[in-house]
Amino acid sequence: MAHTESALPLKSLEGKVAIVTGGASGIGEATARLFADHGVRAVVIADVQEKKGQIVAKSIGTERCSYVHCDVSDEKQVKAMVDFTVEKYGQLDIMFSNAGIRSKSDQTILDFNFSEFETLFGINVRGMAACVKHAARAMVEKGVKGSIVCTASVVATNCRGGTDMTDYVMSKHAILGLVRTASQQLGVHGIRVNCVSPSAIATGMAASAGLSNEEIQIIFGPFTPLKGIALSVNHIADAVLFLASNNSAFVTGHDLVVDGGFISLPHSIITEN
Ligand SMILES: NC(=O)c1ccc[n+]([C@@H]2O[C@H](COP(=O)([O-])OP(=O)(O)OC[C@H]3O[C@@H](n4cnc5c(N)ncnc54)[C@H](O)[C@@H]3O)[C@@H](O)[C@H]2O)c1
Repeated sequence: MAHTESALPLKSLEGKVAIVTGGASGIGEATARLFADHGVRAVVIADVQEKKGQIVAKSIGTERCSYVHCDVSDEKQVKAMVDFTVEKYGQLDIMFSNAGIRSKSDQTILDFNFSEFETLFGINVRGMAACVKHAARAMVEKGVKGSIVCTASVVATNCRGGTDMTDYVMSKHAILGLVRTASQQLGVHGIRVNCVSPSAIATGMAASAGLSNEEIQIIFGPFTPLKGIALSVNHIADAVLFLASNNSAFVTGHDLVVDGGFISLPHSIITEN
């Protein structure tokens, strides 16, 4: 399934080695496929969904795509996955730290469940930080001026919180801090660190919230100034490709918002539905 609409030249990642966490589904899967379309030498899918990850790796082609079972909340597994990549493919040029989960319940502050908060932060924050840390170490060690991209969200950039999902909103704010701080520290090594912030898209995550693509359009459409187009995972993949490639050679510490001009998240509307 080639994503042919991308505006960037088809060889923009030629020779590069990439890791995509959460690459078995949704935004990660679309990005891994787009990386492959754009000439990546190798892409490693790091995910906990064994079957789906294997299927994606096989369909991209096992000669240049591997699936590695990796729970990003476990730093040892993240280090092992990065080590595997460097050992198998020689170096690491691109880390797309994207794996994440949504809140398990409403998580309003009055009924805040700290066990759920810890699980979510373990993946969305600690996991992303571990991926940035070990990718950066591998790049520094090999003298690679690489690109690290994280997935944040419009809940961190374009709204002032919400009526629910407190832990998820907090976690995405933390990613902005991670990206800004890491970009300051890693610039000396020529390593760039950026993030993308999507608004709502129908992925596995949205499905777990019981939302179909049509329902997302009905809920978010009125709050999205840009009309005549619906956000898809391919739009996010295009933004990640730009940040991963040399087309963004002087861009670091940036949050690339992909939301059609979205102004505010209608959390209360989601809760009511
Ligand atoms: N879908 C949206 O509306 C939306 C909006 C803004 C931001 N995001 C962010 O996009 C990212 C990708 O989500 P998506 O929408 O593609 O959802 P998705 O559920 O389709 O994909 C997430 C992937 O992460 C993997 N994953 C979950 N826990 C993991 C762990 N501990 N270790 C490794 N992999 C793990 C899942 O197996 C899955 O393949 C997330 O960080 C999410 O917060 C999504």
